[in-house]
Amino acid sequence: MSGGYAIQIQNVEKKFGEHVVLQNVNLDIKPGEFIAIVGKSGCGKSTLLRLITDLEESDSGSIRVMDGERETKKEGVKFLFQEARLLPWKKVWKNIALVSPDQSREAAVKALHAVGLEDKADAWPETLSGGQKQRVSLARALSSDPKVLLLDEPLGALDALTRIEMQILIEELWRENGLTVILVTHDVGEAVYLADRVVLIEEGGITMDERITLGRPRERDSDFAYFEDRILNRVLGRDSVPEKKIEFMI
Ligand SMILES: Nc1ncnc2c1ncn2[C@@H]1O[C@H](COP(=O)(O)OP(=O)(O)OP(=O)(O)O)[C@@H](O)[C@H]1O
Repeated sequence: MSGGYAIQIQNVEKKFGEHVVLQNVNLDIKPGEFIAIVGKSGCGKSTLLRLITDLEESDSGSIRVMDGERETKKEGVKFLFQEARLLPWKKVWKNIALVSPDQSREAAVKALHAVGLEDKADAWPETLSGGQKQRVSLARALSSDPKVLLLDEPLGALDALTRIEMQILIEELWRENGLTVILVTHDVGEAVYLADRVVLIEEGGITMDERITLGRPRERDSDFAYFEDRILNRVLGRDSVPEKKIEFMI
């Protein structure tokens, strides 16, 4: 990557029929950034990710991925969905080999090792837990050495403890692989915990772009409650933080 930006979104508008979902969206994302997108249900978060990988086409504006170096936006960009989307008739390692340029078992097992599941290479997807399926899906995404990872609520269906484990794993993989990550989540706490930057979408546009700057880089402790409250106040339209936090998910 020649260093300018991983993704540059300029004046993007997207309509479904008469319904304007996104308008005048501008966003520059630098290589290696971990950015979270939050906003109420239906505000257009998934649509924005889909536009980035050409799963949808914008009505106007432009989106350039990795300085426009790649022939298609999909190249070098991998998408992780809320559900793991594994093929049930293929063993775990074959699910990974499907998308990997080097389709060997060895390469698949290496990818599984990175998510702590090398012992499941010969398992059938149906025998895995929800968290394990998402790990396989993460291994599959990473096996083709992407530069950009788009995460569309990938942890939304997991129980609380598995979710925390996955958050830690995603952060490790991001750090080790020098990825650019865009995470869509309903969970403002998760956004602040994981991301360097949190973007809020409201009524079709970006209304908040908050850098999470703490004294100690990437060490998240109670300090991040400040950022979480700032973002939640905006989302919920309240002036000050209530003494007892009553709402967490949006
Ligand atoms: N293919 C489509 N055809 C028509 N309308 C669509 C289509 N895809 C999305 N929409 C509409 O666009 C709006 C934004 O959808 P999108 O899935 O991007 O929202 P979201 O913020 O990701 O929501 P959620 O948090 O609930 O997943 C919604 O009103 C949705 O109904």
